[in-house]
Amino acid sequence: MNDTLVQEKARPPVAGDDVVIRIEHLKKAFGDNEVLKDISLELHRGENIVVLGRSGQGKSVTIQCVAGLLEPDEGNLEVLGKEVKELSEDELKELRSKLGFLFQSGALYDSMTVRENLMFPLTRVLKMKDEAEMEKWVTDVLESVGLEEAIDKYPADLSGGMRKRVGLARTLILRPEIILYDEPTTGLDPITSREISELIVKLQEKYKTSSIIITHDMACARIVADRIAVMNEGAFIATGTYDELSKSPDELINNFFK
Ligand SMILES: Nc1ncnc2c1ncn2[C@@H]1O[C@H](COP(=O)(O)OP(=O)(O)OP(=O)(O)O)[C@@H](O)[C@H]1O
Repeated sequence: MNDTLVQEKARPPVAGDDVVIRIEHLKKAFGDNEVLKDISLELHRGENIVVLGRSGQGKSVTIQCVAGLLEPDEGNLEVLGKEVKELSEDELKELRSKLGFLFQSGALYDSMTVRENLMFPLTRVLKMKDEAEMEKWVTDVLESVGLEEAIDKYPADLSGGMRKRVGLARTLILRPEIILYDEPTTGLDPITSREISELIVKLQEKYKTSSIIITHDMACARIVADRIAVMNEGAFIATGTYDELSKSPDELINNFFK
């Protein structure tokens, strides 16, 4: 195993005003459960932000708001330069097509082969019809995730790590500008988990995507994060690089790095 691969990402955060997601003072409650109290965050083009936080703090709710799956109660949410609450249904649909999601529950269709699982979004979302063109997109994306040989297999015949790779391929095949990951390495052994984390970085570089990644896996955070944002009780309490936050004197923050 190459040791340089497990070191903290060396690339600096992307500077400048090229913000692809701007979250300002977002609030979201479910009944009297105030989950998001005051969420503000900026994701820059080409950047990977990892969101850390104990269970139940509102991490998933935050990215579900960004994904348009939940509607915030208050605050501003700008994605790719568009204020989400001002968009019509059609504009929202158009914007969502530029976002990719890799949720924990993003299971593959068991009754379909890998090829069919990957063709499905092409026909359904992109309305593609040309079989030869679709086959090319499928083989290209499988090559990117290192799984060309699995094209005719069913999900049940694949390991957990391979299924994650196919899930990633399915997200990437729609060529999103932004990818939202909810615990991409959950359920994987440490070695496979590291392979998936390294793949996330490789794919981000290849496809020039920007990402928000929720994870409890600190090894993953170390590999993928340009910046880490720590969430506690519905607000971000700190942002910084892995290195900066691991030296934080604040026990709440420091505890994640022990
Ligand atoms: N659709 C919903 N309806 C009602 N309550 C919800 C809904 N989604 C989330 N919640 C509540 O919001 C709170 C935050 O949940 P969320 O899933 O965002 O936490 P999290 O920080 O992602 O936790 P974990 O690390 O365990 O995934 C929880 O109290 C949860 O019960």
